[in-house]
Amino acid sequence: MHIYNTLTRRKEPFTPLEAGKVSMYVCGMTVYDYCHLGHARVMVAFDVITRYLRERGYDVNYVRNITDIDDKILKRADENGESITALTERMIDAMHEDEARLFVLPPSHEPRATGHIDDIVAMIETLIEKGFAYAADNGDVYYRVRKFADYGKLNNRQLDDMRAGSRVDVDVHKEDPLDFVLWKAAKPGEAHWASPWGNGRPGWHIECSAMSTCCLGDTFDIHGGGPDLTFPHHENEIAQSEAATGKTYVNTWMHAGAVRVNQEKMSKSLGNFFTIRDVLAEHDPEVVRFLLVASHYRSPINYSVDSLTEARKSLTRLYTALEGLELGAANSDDASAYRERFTQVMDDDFNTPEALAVMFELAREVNRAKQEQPNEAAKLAGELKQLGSVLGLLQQEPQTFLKGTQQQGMPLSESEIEAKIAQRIEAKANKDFAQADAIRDELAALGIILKDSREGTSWVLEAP
Ligand SMILES: Nc1ncnc2c1ncn2[C@@H]1O[C@H](COP(=O)(O)OP(=O)(O)OP(=O)(O)O)[C@@H](O)[C@H]1O
Ligand SMILES: [Zn+2]
Repeated sequence: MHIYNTLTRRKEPFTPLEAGKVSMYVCGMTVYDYCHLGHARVMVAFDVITRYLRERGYDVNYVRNITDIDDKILKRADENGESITALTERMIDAMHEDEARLFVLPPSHEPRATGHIDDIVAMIETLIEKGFAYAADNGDVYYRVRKFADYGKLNNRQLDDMRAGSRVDVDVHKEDPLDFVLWKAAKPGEAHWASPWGNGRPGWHIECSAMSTCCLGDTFDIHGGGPDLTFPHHENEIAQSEAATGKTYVNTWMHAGAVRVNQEKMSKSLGNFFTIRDVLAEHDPEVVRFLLVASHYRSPINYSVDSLTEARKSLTRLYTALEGLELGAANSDDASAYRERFTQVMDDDFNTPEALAVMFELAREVNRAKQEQPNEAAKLAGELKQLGSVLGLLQQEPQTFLKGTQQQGMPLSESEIEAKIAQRIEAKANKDFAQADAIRDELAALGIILKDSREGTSWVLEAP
């Protein structure tokens, strides 16, 4: 198996530290708002990776943290007039609901920053003892970036370029503008924990170093996250952990590609985001998942309603192949050839678009066999469904999916159509034929065709 490693910038053979086991940490959500499709991408990408590693026989310990204390959380709780815990609990519940609807399996562990303050404080103390951190006179603690010789290795950057090129904050309390905060002193009235440096709260980067080490040990196999985390977040995690332990922090760094809207990263700060729940109010969750799985995890995805329509068509083709068959045990020779190719492409850095291409070929084969060899068709379809489960797809009853998306494709709900028909009947009764025709034309323009008969008026959707 080969995985692309952001650190070495190439695909490498994957060998876990301990045979048969994989330890993986992924940076999770800062829980101050509902998750959007960018977050869904990270959830789904690492869900597929976990499912596939398990399929390959690995015992995967998948840890994804929750950042439940942060400036954005304090600000939002204050604006809403609710407590920090009320806000974060609400958003964590919503995140779990969204994930379940997208067929994302829960991670093995979901540590929360507020549950690991002791570990965070202990790691900061170690960094101070080793000379990699210092307490400033305002109660903040900073990491001394220049002291860590490897700083920049993940992003292939030199310290002096960073200084010239980026807007690093000039802060009178820092020895060097490049230094970043490990512990923030609390302002009066702010949420805080006691520490050797006074009341305060942890910085974001140290949370991940402390929680990953605590759950997975000093060195672990895979560290993942979204595209924007390589710098500075993951660079800082490396600096903190390797300085504290003196060991390699992570062997393989994996980063998912961005979800974009009109070529810009979908983000809360830009305001160009679609929450998962809003999208799922109008689209089948499996269609949304299909859209995310259909691109390689490292490629960017441009989100649009058209891309969802395409995803719905593709998924409909797969479900149509499964429809009407008693799925057999997948042990035919023909089926195993497909499984082999599926494994080959997934072994190559989790190439899901190629894996889906294999599944589409298999679906065509099922359709060909349906008429003449129903038993063979059932076996092949059984294999198709099993391959689908590795990607978290095709686990609904075909009928349920096919019926559901038909209705989702409808421009009006059934009751809205019935209401229009009632208005038209009333117009006719009043001899207002122009109005009656206008209603009929209005529906026809939406692809809803009315049929008048002696029994009354019925409607059908125009064939696509
Ligand atoms: N548009 C996106 N595409 C892919 N991944 C994203 C996108 N936006 C956020 N992520 C990822 O989601 C995870 C959770 O991030 P976090 O909760 O910190 O969101 P965020 O970066 O504050 O979101 P935003 O960018 O909307 O402000 C991170 O791994 C982050 O990289
Ligand atoms: Zn992190």
